[in-house]
Order: sequence, then C-alpha cells, then structure tokens
Amino acid sequence: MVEFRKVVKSYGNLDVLKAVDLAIDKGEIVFLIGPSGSGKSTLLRCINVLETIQSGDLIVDGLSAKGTSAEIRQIRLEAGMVFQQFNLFPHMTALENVMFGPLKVRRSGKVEAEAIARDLLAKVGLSERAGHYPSQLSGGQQQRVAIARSLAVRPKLMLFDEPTSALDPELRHEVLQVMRQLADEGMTMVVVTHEIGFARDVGSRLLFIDKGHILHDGDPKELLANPPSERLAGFLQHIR
Ligand SMILES: Nc1ncnc2c1ncn2[C@@H]1O[C@H](COP(=O)(O)OP(=O)(O)OP(=O)(O)O)[C@@H](O)[C@H]1O
Repeated sequence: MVEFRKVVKSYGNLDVLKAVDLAIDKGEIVFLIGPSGSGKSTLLRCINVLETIQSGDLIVDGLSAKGTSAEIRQIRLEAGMVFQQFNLFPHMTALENVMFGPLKVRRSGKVEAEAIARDLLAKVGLSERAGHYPSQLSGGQQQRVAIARSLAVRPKLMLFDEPTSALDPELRHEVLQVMRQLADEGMTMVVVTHEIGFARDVGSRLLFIDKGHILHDGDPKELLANPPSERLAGFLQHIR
C-alpha cells in the first residue's frame, strides 16, 4: 500500500527524514512513536503529499508521490487524514461537513451524499448530532465527525496525526473506540500517537522514529515489553 525507498525530506538545511525505507501492507495498523521533532508528522504528511520529498521514491497504492498532478490528486483521495485539530468547517453542520467530500470530491448527487454521510455519522455514534455545528459539539464529537468526513471519500488508507492529543482524557476514549473499530474492519492505518497502551493493543506494527531514522520496527507488544535500545527505553520512561 505504501512504500518509501530511500526517502529524504528536508526543510532548508534540516534533513528531517534521512533515507527512510519502509513498506506498509494493506490491512496493517502501523503506529509511529518517537521524540518531539523526530519526523513522525513529516513522514505521515509525505504519504498524502502534503509535503514533497527531496529524493528517493514514495509509492502509494501504485501511484508515485513524485508523479503528475492527477496522480497526486488520486493519492490524496486514497489517503484520508485526521489531524490533531479537527479542522471542521465551522459554518457547516456535522452532516454537511461529512457530505462535503462526496459532493465536491466524488461528485455524488445530494441524495447519495446525504445517505453516505448519515451512515458514517451512525458509524461514529453521532446520528443524533447530525444537525449540530462544530461549536455545539465536544472535542471528541468533533474528532469523530472529522473521521467520518475523511471516510466519506472512501479512502483505502487512513492517516492519523495525534488524533487525541487535543482532547481531555475522558473524551479520548470515544475517538480511540472509533479507530479500534476501523482497525477491526481491516482499514490500513498509520497513526502518530503518544497513546502507548492503544498502540500496544491495536497495532500490528510499531515504528520508533528518532532523528529522522526508523530505529525500531516490530511487534508493538514485544518492543514495548523489551525495548531493544536505551533510546527507546528512555523515551518510554519519559512519556509514561
Ligand atoms: N514546514 C516546516 N518548515 C520548517 N521546519 C519544519 C516544518 N515542519 C516541520 N519542521 C521541522 O522538522 C522537524 C520534524 O518535525 P515533525 O513535525 O515531523 O516532528 P514530530 O516527530 O511529528 O514532532 P512532534 O511530536 O513534536 O509533533 C522539526 O525539527 C520541525 O521543527
């Protein structure tokens, strides 16, 4: 589904991803952890071409991130993204937010778009809130609408960038539950998070990124129970 081949991403003189090689298969639930500034968000943002890479190759579902604008547009359709800040359209209801992608991107008719949106709001447990504006929803509810909005474009892959970091602890659970359900349904997911327990329970794979390198790549339960380096052990101690 995703393949990085010697990918370098820099901002000016700062190399943030340093010749990263990584292959992610369909159905994998990959968690990215690592210190602040290590390049986790950048890696995620390269996948849906929010960032352009300096060298190497990046292939998403057979499409090149260095390809034509049509290819890049297709990658963005296939890779849905959920951010820390939910980024909903404030002047649109939950339903309208979720209908936006089908209407504008997939060119669905209004009736079809509304049916898709209502289905997805039900899936994230928000049928009752369809007519509410973002300002009338809790942070957890807004994030669930944001997930529904991404799913409405029928992505093949979901990217999550610290989706619960802006939420109070009691609201995180409802978002994690929706993510767990998606994982159970077989969605391919790449998740940047500090929720180590969640990564251990739900992840099929854990990557520890340090200074632009993937330092460890393995089974979440094993890596977390027996960190193979001082670097990972220290990081885990710090965030726990
Ligand atoms: N648009 C940008 N312009 C310049 N430098 C950037 C830009 N985006 C990120 N950086 C720098 O790239 C490095 C990696 O940033 P990135 O956001 O990928 O780290 P991260 O591991 O996700 O960190 P955090 O856990 O703090 O979110 C940091 O040093 C950051 O300051």
